[in-house]
Amino acid sequence: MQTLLLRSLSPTLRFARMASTNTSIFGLRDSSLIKQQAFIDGKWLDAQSGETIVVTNPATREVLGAVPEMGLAETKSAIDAAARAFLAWSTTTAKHRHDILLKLFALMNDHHEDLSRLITLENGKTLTEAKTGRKHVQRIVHRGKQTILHAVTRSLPCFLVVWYALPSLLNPRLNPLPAEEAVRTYGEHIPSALPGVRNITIQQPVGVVSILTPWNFPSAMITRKLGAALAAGCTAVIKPPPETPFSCLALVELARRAGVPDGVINVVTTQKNVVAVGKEMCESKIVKKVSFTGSTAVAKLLAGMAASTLKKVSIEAGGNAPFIVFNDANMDEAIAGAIVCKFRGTGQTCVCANRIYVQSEVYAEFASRLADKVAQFKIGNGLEEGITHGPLIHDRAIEKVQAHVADAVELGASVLIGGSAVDSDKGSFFAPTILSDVPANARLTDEETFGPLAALIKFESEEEVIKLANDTDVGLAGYFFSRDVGRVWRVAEKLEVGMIGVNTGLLSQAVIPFGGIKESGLGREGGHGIEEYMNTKLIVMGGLA
Ligand SMILES: O=CCCC(=O)O
Repeated sequence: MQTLLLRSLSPTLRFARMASTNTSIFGLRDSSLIKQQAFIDGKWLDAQSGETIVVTNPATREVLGAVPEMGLAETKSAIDAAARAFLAWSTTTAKHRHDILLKLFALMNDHHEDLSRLITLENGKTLTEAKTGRKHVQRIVHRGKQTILHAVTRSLPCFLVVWYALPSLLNPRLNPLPAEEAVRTYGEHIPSALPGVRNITIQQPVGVVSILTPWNFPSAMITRKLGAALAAGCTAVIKPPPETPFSCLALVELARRAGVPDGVINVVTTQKNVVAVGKEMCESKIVKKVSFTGSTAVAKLLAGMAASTLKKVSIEAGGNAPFIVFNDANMDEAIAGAIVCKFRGTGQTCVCANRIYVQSEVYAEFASRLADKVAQFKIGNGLEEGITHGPLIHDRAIEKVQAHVADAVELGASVLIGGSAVDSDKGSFFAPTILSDVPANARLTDEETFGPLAALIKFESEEEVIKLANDTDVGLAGYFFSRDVGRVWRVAEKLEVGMIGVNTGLLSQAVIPFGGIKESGLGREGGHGIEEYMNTKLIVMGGLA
């Protein structure tokens, strides 16, 4: 009813209506961060058609607001704006861009509460998780570097921005990794094979970049790409997901306040017209790079389109992470690792454990201790105190988890806990679930569940489990727990994935080279991520003899 009412209002009236109720709906301190228009060439705009996309809260099914349903014309205009802006932005100094990123980082920190609240409202994850980008982290790493980094940089999206800006905000003793990516885009001198000749390389920004992001990390997936693009001197057209556009638009508003010039960042919101918009973003000759995070199926389509002009492509696609517990594992660490790895984001991250292989001697203990922990979860609206896990993003996600449970049970698995949707009138909730004795041919062993389903599969030997773990087309992340140093090296080298957690269930940090192999993707983001946004140019200088 509310949805229909919003749709029938003109964009201006709709905006006025929402703005008048923003404080109560969103509870933000700075409600001017709530943008219900797209952003092209420094202007907030409605769609030319006047059509809108309604955005709802998955924890309550309430309408949060609406954003424009843009199409091909607006996408072309955003790409043109980015191309015009590139002329000036690409010639600014790295120091200038670094200073602007630093201002953006400071603004994100100042508005940290509001940005986190927006994530919870549109994505459903708990406020604690929205604030840190992590769930249950304090428990497992509160002694380590990472917690201190969180305290300083507040969240993964903030840290991703500062990673491309200035690390000295972080205590260098605690964060010895080199940062200042914007100002460290060094070239090199290559000793010449010819007399009187010098070989030099320089790094130059690739140009206009298309950025297409998913809903599971409404801010971090944008900063991971946009931070690198801006630092390198590229300009961008972003297509945020229709489920979570408000976090993206709020970040862009902060970037505008930080002094990012008109046209450098453009946002096109779309849902119904996604095919036409995506095609233009990938096929336009003006665009020089596409960066996408999402499903492997869509990644293949986009990469095919980008191939028509041989663009650079970075892809972070689906995973089907194996999580292996050997007999010699530290069981406390393995349980804590499984909780964070499987249930972070209510199981909706591309690096979540999808198949949990447990060696036979410790299988029973692992299963019963994991079930005890999961029984303590409290699912509900992530804004409420005490809630540990939020909803799934929408009902289609619930259907997939349900289908994976039904398939495994039919093949002989048993439900240790959970197993079905709950409170579906209120929101898209699925009970955190553990299945035991899942057969190795269950559908979920071949397909990412993307939900709160821990599937336990028993194995006997190291050889057997490596074979099972690698028996998939994708290879993003993998995890295993063992205290045998020989095994640690053997298994780490043999697992066919881009990232491995050994005795940890949590990999994600701004500084790591994030990415996969096989059908999980191309390129790396975060650490080394800036390289994906730059071209190496060789200059051979003669006549110097
Ligand atoms: O879904 C992608 C995972 C992102 C992360 O863990 O940083």
